[in-house]
Amino acid sequence: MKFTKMHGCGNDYVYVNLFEETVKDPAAVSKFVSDRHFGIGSDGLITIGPSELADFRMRIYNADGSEAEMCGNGIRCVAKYVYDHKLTDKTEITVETGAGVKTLELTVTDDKVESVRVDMGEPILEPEKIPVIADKTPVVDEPIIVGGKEWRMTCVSMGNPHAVVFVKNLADFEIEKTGPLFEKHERFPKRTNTEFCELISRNEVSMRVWERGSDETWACGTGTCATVMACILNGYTEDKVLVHLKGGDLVIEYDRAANHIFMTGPATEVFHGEIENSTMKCE
Ligand SMILES: N[C@H](CCC[C@H](N)C(=O)O)C(=O)O
Repeated sequence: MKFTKMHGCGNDYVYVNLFEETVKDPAAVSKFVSDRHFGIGSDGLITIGPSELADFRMRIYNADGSEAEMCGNGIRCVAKYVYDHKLTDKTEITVETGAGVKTLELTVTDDKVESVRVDMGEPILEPEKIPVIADKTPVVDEPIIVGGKEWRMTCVSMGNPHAVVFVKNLADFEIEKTGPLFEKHERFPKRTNTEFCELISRNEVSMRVWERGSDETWACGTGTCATVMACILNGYTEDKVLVHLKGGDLVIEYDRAANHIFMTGPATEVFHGEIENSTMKCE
C-alpha cells in the first residue's frame, strides 16, 4: 500500500489515495500504521477518494481505529495532496466529509499548496446533537465532575464532539491525567475530544487537546474551531482569534452573519512510503 505522510500543525496522519489503492479494513490499518514503534507512527489514517457530492471524499480514522466525522488539519492536507499531485488544478475545491461537504480555498506558491482556508460550516450547540448529556442550549460554563473535581466546560460540535475547558498554566497542565477521564465520561455517549484553553488576549489563545481515539495530539483543527466558539460564547474573545497549538498556529474567524466558522492554516507533506499489506496483517 502506497501512502503519504502529512501533517497540519504537527497533527500527523498517514494518507492513502483510494484512486490508486484499496484499503479493505481501514480501522485495522489505522491502528497498525499509527503505532509509533511497530508501525509508521501517526495520529491516524486518512483516505482520499471519489465523491458523488463533491470533488473528493475524505474519511478519517483515529489511532484506535474509530472513525471520526471530520478532521480540520486533515482536510487542509487533503487539499494539498490533490493539488500538488495534480488530481485537480482548481484553487477552490469541495470535499465530502462525515460532517457534510466543505469548501476550501487553496493558497499556492511555486505550484504547491502553502496554506488553506476552510469553511468549517456551522458550530452545533444543541446538547443532543453534540452529543452531551446536558439540559440547556448552548452548553456554556457547564459544571461536570471529572476525576473527583468540578470543572466548567463549554461543548460544541463541528460534526465531532468537543468539550472546551479554560485553564491557567496550560504548559504544566497534566493533560494525560484529565484528558482520558473527559474522553470516556458517561455524559458523552460518543466519547469526546477535549480542549484545554488558556486565554492570552481577546484575539489570542493557547490550546492543548486530548483527542477522542488518539490521545494528546499536537493540534486539532475541529477542536480549535470549537475552542474559539467556546471563547465567543463565554465572551472571552472577539470573532477572529489566533490560536497557538503545540505544533503550530491556526487563525479562526467566526462569520456571525453566516454563522459559519473559517479556519486558515498550513499543510505539510513529509514523505512518501510503501508498506506491504502482509506486514500490516490486515488485508
Ligand atoms: N485531529 C482532527 C480531529 C480528529 C477528531 C477525532 N479525534 C474524533 O473526533 O474522534 C482535526 O484536526 O480536526
